[in-house]
Amino acid sequence: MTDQHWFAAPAGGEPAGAADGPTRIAELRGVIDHLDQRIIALLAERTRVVQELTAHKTDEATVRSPDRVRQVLDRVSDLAVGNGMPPEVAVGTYRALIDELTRMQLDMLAARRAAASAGEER
Ligand SMILES: C=C(O[C@@H]1C=C(C(=O)O)C=C[C@H]1O)C(=O)O
Repeated sequence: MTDQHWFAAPAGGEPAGAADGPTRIAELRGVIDHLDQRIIALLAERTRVVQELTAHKTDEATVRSPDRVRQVLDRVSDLAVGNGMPPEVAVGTYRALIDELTRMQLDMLAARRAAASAGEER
């Protein structure tokens, strides 16, 4: 990576020394808890869209769609840079997310196939 530094103090933050270390840590953990609440709500929404999209997939290759995965990861990397965040953190997070969502999609596909073949046997 370049000498770009991602960890500069955000502008407008608490002046140094305004709260002691433990107090500030507790405050910032509260901020993180609130952000996690919003992040999970958005991830739940994203997951629902993936589930709806999966209903239209009929094979494993379409579930995996590696070209689309690359496109999403490239886009997320660019968005991270644009938002002043280390792109490795965003890409690593999305890799894990997409791995899990791919597993979820494969399970959905298998369940649909099992239900279809059980229906055929009747
Ligand atoms: C959602 C899709 O399927 C999978 C999940 C993706 C994601 O979470 O962004 C991307 C590619 C696929 O592995 C898709 O095909 O767009």
